[in-house]
Amino acid sequence: MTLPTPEAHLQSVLEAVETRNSGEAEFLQAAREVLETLAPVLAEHPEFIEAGILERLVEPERQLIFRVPWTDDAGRVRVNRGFRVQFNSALGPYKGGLRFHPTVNLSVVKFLGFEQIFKNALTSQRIGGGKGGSDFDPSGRSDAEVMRFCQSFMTELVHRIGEHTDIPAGDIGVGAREIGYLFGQYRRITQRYEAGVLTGKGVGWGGAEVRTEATGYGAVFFAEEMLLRAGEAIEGRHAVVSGSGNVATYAIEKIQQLGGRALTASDSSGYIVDEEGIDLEVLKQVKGVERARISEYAARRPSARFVAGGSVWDVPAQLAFPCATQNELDAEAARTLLKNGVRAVSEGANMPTTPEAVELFQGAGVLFAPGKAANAGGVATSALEMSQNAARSRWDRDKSESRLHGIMRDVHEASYAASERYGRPGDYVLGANSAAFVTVAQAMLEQGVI
Ligand SMILES: NC(=O)c1ccc[n+]([C@@H]2O[C@H](COP(=O)([O-])OP(=O)(O)OC[C@H]3O[C@@H](n4cnc5c(N)ncnc54)[C@H](O)[C@@H]3O)[C@@H](O)[C@H]2O)c1
Repeated sequence: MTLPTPEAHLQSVLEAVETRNSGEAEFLQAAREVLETLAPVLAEHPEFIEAGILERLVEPERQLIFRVPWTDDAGRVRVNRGFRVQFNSALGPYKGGLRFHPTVNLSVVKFLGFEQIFKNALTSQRIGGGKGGSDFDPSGRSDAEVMRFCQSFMTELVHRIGEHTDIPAGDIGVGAREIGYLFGQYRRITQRYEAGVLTGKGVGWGGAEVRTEATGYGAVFFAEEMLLRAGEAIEGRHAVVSGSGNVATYAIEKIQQLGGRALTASDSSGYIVDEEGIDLEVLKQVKGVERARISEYAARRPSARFVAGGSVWDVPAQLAFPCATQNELDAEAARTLLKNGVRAVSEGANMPTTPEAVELFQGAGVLFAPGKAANAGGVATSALEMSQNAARSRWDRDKSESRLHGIMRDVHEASYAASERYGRPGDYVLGANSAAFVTVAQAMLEQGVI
């Protein structure tokens, strides 16, 4: 059999993906972004072409869509749509979060699940990739409504997950409260205390120390590694951060612990700038406890102002951490950041930077960390949570954070080494994609055509 060239092979796989998944903009963007970097790996590994690895990798092993009926506080019946995409289990049980947000659809879940395969491979934790969620909007809902929704969601999902099959966790709109309700219903239906079936649990009942902080901390550790390699540091530098949820909050915390100054936070209503640096206590109170709008932060801090609409990327800083949602940092924002002297960008969110913006950063020599590497700290700590559950043990904070730090150093090292090996030193997009792909592809190859 004559094999096609890597370029021709990638082109034909991409065309097939586009035809088969037409209209799924987010998934196609994520697939394109990975495939476009893999020619050098395929040139080194023609056996991956021969075994049809890519054709199999872009097709989820299983996709579930289900009805989620629940009753609101006024007694009205509501119906949402639930999703779980079990993308690839070559390295271990499916692992990936649940997102509850009105923008969730199959394309979004597939893009996140696809990214998750590579991210999880980079952590070296032996977990496969999956993702799920619902178009349910928790904002403005009472705790009782959220609980009823979570119980209904789990009543269906319970049949599809398990500590050896598929282990969901949090994402946008799913935090400790939702994981608690989901776990409670799982335990009730199965009559089993299967702690390792969900991660992000409360630390008092099976959760891991530092899991809450892990994604944000990890994105900052990754930025620190990139800067260190270039002989630079976070200390003394200004940072812009988008979002004000789990990832953004703990990215801000770590930036400040490392001597940087985080100036901004945002939500869908706009952003705040605090020239003295974000006061985390106020931010956590406003967003985490009161679940209020971000403008409330500015109302409580004289050094801060609220900008309705607009973009945090307009604020001058040397470091940028997009930590809200996909495609939130476009070419125009990238140009503004570049004009203002940005030096490093580390993606706390998944695919927050558009392809055009990534190209601009890389073209200008900015250190750019793709989400599948930079935000891998969350899922890595989830895997550590699973290990602790299996061993019925509990690590303290220091051990948990130092393991996270070590994993982020390793993810950085593996990404950088692959960028060198495949001919573009310092291109972390190519490096992360290549290192992860080789790991997954090798496992798929050895497990036969399934
Ligand atoms: N939680 C994790 O462990 C984890 C791990 C890896 C990646 N991520 C990614 O990080 C990002 C943030 O997740 P999170 O866990 O912090 O969620 P969260 O629900 O705690 O916070 C989400 C934040 O993003 C903002 N946001 C969401 N949609 C927005 C929109 N359309 N416009 C403007 N702002 C918007 C929200 O206001 C909020 O501040 C997501 O891309 C998620 O996939 C999360």
